[in-house]
Amino acid sequence: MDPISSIPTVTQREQWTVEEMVSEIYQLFSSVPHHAQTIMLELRRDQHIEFLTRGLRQLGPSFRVLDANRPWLCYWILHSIALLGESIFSDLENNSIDFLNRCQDPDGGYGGGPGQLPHLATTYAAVNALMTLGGQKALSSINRDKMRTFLLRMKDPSGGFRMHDGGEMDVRACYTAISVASVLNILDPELVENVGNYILSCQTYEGGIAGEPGSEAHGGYTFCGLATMILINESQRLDLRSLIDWVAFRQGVECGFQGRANKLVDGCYSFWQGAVFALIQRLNSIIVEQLRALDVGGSLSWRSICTGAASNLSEGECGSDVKSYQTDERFHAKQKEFSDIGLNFIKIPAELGPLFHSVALQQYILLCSQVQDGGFRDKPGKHRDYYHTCYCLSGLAVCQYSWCKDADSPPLPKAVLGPHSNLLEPIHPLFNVVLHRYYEAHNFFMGS
Ligand SMILES: CC(C)=CCC/C(C)=C/CC/C(C)=C/COP(=O)(O)OP(=O)(O)O
Ligand SMILES: [Zn+2]
Repeated sequence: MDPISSIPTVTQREQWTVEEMVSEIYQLFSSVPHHAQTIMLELRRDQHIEFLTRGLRQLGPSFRVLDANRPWLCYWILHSIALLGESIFSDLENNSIDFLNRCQDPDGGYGGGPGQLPHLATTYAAVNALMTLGGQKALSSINRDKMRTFLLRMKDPSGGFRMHDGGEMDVRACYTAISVASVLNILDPELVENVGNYILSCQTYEGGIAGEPGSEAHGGYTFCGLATMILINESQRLDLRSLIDWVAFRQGVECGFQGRANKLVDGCYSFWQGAVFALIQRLNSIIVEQLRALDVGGSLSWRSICTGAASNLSEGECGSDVKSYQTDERFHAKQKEFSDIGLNFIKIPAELGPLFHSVALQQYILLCSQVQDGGFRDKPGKHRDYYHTCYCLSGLAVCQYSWCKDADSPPLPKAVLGPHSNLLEPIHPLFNVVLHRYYEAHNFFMGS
């Protein structure tokens, strides 16, 4: 008999608030004996794999649901399987590579399906999916020269990127473009020009980062903005103190994260907000420097320090005069520096512990977001889907490794909630791919 069926389930009611649902789940949890608690906290590996594999098989030619999102579905499913430490059958692997290749535009980038216009979001998803598959066939299928042309075409003179030809410009577009360029080793000063200025203009008075200037700070964009700034070596230009303040207050009494102030918690923010902490943990030296500058500045705000005495922080360093020095040694030196940022970043020891309650977040993911039949959801009462499965598992991995100083070392048992079999593969928090596949892609593209 499946042991989970011996656990009492939460009674269904007509009108539930999230707080009521979650508090009922926690009450139920605390009222059962220890062995039953362990069962409730177990990661339902077999059920997740079954749900994920079924989804991958359905992505065949007859699949029409979310037709403009198929590279995303590939990435969400393949990354979830990789996080669980499983591999897929070679027919599914070959089909996925062939399918993604058919989404590749002859002029660079990937569309939402074969023959569709290339889009930065599906380009990021396709590249991450191929990185997650790994191996010569998957990695060499990406046309890097054409990709660079596509990324430059999406670039706006203001520094931002557009999601597609004539499309919207936002922080997501900057992140997807810069992330792809970084892993493919095609990031250069021309792509980076003014990106930092654009992201900086999206950091709000609250401390988090908005999708575009003047909008509200949000976890999804805060992750994208911070990761972009790190990848272009300009994270020191953000006000990290207020960013940390903002993100630290996003963990709710339900133990999960909300995406923005006064909104409900949602399992997917376990990654978008959780990974912001994973990035911050490796920015210790910059944070210390910023705090010292604030201390010296007395009542001065970070922005006034940034635009005044501390303006030697790399503002405009790679911004101005890019074209005139493209043939110059400095251009190539900068290009070389960009290619190492992702790798160097993950090698920095995490001097800071996690600045959120990592065990409480695991509790929310396992008890409230996990669906017993496989897959994860936003919150109790919602349906499971592949997006939430990917980002709940990614957030769970962030939590489990959040006390590891060294990204490659296994976590202490007390950092992993539930049985130790819950342990997932570690990820690279700048790209959200499993770490060993990132290393493989980095080596592959360094040599090309
Ligand atoms: C790489 C990539 C494509 C990143 C995307 C990042 C991301 C998740 C952005 C969030 C977008 C957004 C404003 C959602 C709000 O939705 P809502 O109002 O339904 O949700 P809320 O109530 O939780 O804010
Ligand atoms: Zn969500």
